Amino acid sequence: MNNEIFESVDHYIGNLLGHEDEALIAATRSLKEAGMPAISISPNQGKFLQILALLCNAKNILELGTLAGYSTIWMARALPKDGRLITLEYDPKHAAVAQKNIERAGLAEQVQIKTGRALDILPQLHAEGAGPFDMIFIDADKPPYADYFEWALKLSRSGTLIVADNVIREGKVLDENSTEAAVNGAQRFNKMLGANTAVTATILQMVGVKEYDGMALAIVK
Ligand SMILES: C[S@@+](CC[C@H](N)C(=O)[O-])C[C@H]1O[C@@H](n2cnc3c(N)ncnc32)[C@H](O)[C@@H]1O
Ligand SMILES: [Mg+2]
Repeated sequence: MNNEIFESVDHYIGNLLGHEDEALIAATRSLKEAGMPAISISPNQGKFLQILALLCNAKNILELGTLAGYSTIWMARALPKDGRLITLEYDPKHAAVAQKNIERAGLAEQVQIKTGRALDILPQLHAEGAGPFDMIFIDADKPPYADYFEWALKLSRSGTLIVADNVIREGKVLDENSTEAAVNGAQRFNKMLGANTAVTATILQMVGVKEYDGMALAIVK
């Protein structure tokens, strides 16, 4: 097995089931145009998140890490008309690009981007009584993932689905001697998840057009 077959099969699945319309294609294009990193989720991962949002009848979604709004669009499309998605983004340039993409997708009414450090905004959301959210997607900077999860729990109810992206990092999480901050963040998160009695959780390994990685899924008890 090599990555070529995983990429080809990912395209095969995408052609059948992960169709991207003009708004999603434009969101990906906007990354290059604005000189932003190509680190969005893949189309099939977007469809996966959309299905998860539909499965939990999400009316209220929270996302950490907007980038250009690509994952935001996939998830917001699962919302009913009166549903809401709040997405947190540290970089004002990313937030501005995402705002345009969200408007182009016709989702400006449902999606609100909050600009700033997630660890500053999460306590504000909690103080405002913004939750509980039905689904929370964690995909911002990796070192504080375990702290993001603690805030996600505070903003949850029994049955909330918490998803965390990039927790396998090409298998580097196996390396106890790793000094990569993102790997260490994922290791700390995964260990915490394994010991967390407030949730029922697992991690799915993922292959495809992106580098080998994984998503953690946790349901709050
Ligand atoms: C992997 S990208 C998000 C990709 C997006 N979820 C998608 O799949 O389309 C991570 C984003 O988190 C943002 N970010 C980094 N540190 C952050 C922080 N402390 N608080 C909020 N956002 C942060 C980055 O600027 C970047 O836009
Ligand atoms: Mg990611």
